[in-house]
Amino acid sequence: MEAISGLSLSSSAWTGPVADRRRSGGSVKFSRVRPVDLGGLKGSSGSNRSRRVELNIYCCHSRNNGALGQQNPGKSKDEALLLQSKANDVAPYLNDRCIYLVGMMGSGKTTVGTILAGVLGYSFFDSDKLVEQSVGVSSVAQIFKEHSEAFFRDNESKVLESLSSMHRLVVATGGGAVVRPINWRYMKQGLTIWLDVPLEALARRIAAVGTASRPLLHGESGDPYTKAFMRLSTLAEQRGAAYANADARVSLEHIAAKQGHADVSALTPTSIAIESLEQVKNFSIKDPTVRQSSYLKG
Ligand SMILES: Nc1ncnc2c1ncn2[C@@H]1O[C@H](COP(=O)(O)OP(=O)(O)OP(=O)(O)O)[C@@H](O)[C@H]1O
Ligand SMILES: O=C(O)C1=C[C@@H](O)[C@@H](O)[C@H](O)C1
Repeated sequence: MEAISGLSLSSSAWTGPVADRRRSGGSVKFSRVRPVDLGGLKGSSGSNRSRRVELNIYCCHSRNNGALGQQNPGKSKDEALLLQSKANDVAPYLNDRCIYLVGMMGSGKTTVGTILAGVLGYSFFDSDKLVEQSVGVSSVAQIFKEHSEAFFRDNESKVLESLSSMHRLVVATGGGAVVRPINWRYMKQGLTIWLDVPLEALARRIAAVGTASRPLLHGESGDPYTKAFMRLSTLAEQRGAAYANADARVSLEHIAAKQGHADVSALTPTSIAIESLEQVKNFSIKDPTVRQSSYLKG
């Protein structure tokens, strides 16, 4: 007999309607109950019994992007207005579909995702955090250590499958979610955006915060920047083609060139969010039948 799993998410960042939403206390809950194979997920209590996996994620994001306004308030205000106007423009094309951000670790999926969620009135979720919660382990690094990468990937797929039936979410996916074809089947229920960031910029960002939370960067020797750069280069080589399956590509180098900057570090997260919306619109205009990608046909 198949086990029954319910995915229940609650978010303090709730800003708009989602299928099956329910209000509960101060937070908003939405849940789905449908048959999936729970494998090794927490909550299992025997193969023939109904089991429920609870995922409670509290995410917070501000409608007024904190990255704005600190250096150049005038420019920030213009950017914020442009962002909102782009969001209003793109919303009909999205038609409540979820947005999945894909990209290497450190590419800004969380940073840009929270901005997009705020401006679209969507809720934001981080799939790594949902996996941590479903497994009942406090960090991805710990899951890799106590179980294995394969165990993490299996649970990541289950989380993405559960999310695939929902609406009005922005999801920051794990950096490696793109490697499993089945995950694309789930993510293509919504719209996928690849944040394409030069490796040097990724390595700089990661070196600044350390690699402790990123198990795939453990084990290299050298200074933090070089360690991150070397490992990221290998991963990028392995995954380049997989990221390119995304419906929309947001190249930071391209935005920097358009804005006349020599370095992508000059770009604000808001300007990246604006370009993301622009690319979503371009994609939707060119190919409104989102689910007909060549990847899915294969
Ligand atoms: N446009 C940007 N400019 C400078 N720093 C940024 C930018 N976007 C994100 N960062 C910084 O880079 C780091 C990684 O960002 P973020 O957590 O958003 O990436 P991510 O893709 O969600 O990472 P992961 O996949 O590892 O969870 C953070 O320290 C964040 O502040
Ligand atoms: O790039 C990757 O493979 C990963 C990125 C993180 O988001 C986590 O999903 C995990 O550390 C693996």
